[in-house]
Amino acid sequence: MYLKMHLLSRRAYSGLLFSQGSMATCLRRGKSLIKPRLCRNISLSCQRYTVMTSWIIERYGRNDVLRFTNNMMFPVIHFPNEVIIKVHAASLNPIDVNMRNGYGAAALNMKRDPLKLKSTGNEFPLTLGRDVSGVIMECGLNVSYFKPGDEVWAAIPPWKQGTISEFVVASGNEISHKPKCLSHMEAASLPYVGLTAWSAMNQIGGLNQDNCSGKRILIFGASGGVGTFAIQLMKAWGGHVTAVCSQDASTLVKKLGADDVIDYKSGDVAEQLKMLPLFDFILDNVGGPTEKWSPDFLKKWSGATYVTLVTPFLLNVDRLGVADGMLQTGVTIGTKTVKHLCKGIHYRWAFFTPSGQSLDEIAKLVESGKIHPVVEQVFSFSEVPKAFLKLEGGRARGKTVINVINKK
Ligand SMILES: NC(=O)C1=CN([C@@H]2O[C@H](COP(=O)(O)OP(=O)(O)OC[C@H]3O[C@@H](n4cnc5c(N)ncnc54)[C@H](OP(=O)(O)O)[C@@H]3O)[C@@H](O)[C@H]2O)C=CC1
Repeated sequence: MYLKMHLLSRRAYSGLLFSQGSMATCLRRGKSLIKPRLCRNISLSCQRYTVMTSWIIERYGRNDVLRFTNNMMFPVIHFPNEVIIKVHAASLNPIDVNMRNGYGAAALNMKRDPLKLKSTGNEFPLTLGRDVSGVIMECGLNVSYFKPGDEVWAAIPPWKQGTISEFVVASGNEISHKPKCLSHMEAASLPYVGLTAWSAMNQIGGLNQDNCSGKRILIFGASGGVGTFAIQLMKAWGGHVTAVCSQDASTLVKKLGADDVIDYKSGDVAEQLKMLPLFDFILDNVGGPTEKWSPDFLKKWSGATYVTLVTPFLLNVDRLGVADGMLQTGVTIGTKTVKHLCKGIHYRWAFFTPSGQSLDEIAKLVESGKIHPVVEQVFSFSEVPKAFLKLEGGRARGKTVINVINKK
């Protein structure tokens, strides 16, 4: 009813015929037809806060750079399409460990607030953590699709302040209503890996629920955060999934729906794959040597696609600077694409893409029981450094979650 009223009033205002979906998108993105005001008063719910608790870094390095503070500045809504979320749970991804080490700093600084960078001379203090499940405290003036008190989930892009914090700011187009069937701890395990798999398989790979039935999908790194989500997504869309993982993860990936499992530690994976028919799609969450030989297991000249998540883009910019790094990246992707095209297959890179709309689609799959969260371990807020160490140790079996609401 709430949404419908808004839709009707906005429709009448614009005089244009929008579909419900596109209108909802429009509202999400803050493309309001009503003249936007750029700032708003903070409501009573947020008024009592000036500082908050957070885990921050003030320099890059190993785990001892992580610092707990009670004095992090309370976040402010800068744009009318933003919301402030009270974080109940966050989760960690390999990018958090990498960012702690300084990975991607040059490229990410290009996207960070130039005024803040200028005033402090650097990007610190930085809060890590990309996933959030929590409750909206405050909405910018152009946010009509959400209201204070809504339970939402999101993955915040890495150039913004992260979620291992009491509160976080997100754009309206980055958030989505949390599936009611999930607790905050469960919900926080899905957005970043879900949106990454969605970007790789749907937006880049072109797979969807209408064309996936019977397609043969090969997933490397199937036991990790992205892999456990990707298996379930492909099964939900009717694909046939071959999962490559360690032997001890075999039960987990089978339970998630994998049809065939290949243990990469017990012998040559290529030899094992030769026993199986060729594939229509490969999702490579491992990279390195796998990229060299695995595309040979795709069907030729049939639109089959290899998509990797392990790309040198941010490293190139860190190493070579913005201009040369981007040039080098362009040359690399161009050369590889052409080389593979000559062999009759598509070669692509994929990146995490923040999107509330895609999260809405993922929420539907969760609500219908087709996708389940895979939470390996939950750490309390005081145990954040331990959680980072766990992630650094590798061997993920799903996701590492931080209980932010319980400050013990
Ligand atoms: N481009 C982008 O925007 C994004 C890139 N990524 C990248 O994608 C990769 C996967 O991310 P994520 O799933 O979150 O990472 P995780 O750490 O959650 O999972 C990685 C998994 O791969 C397994 N693994 C390691 N080596 C191999 C191998 N040779 N063959 C098969 N499985 C292997 C690990 O288990 P075990 O070692 O026990 O086998 C682990 O389960 C990471 O490199 C990450 O940086 C992720 C998100 C976004």
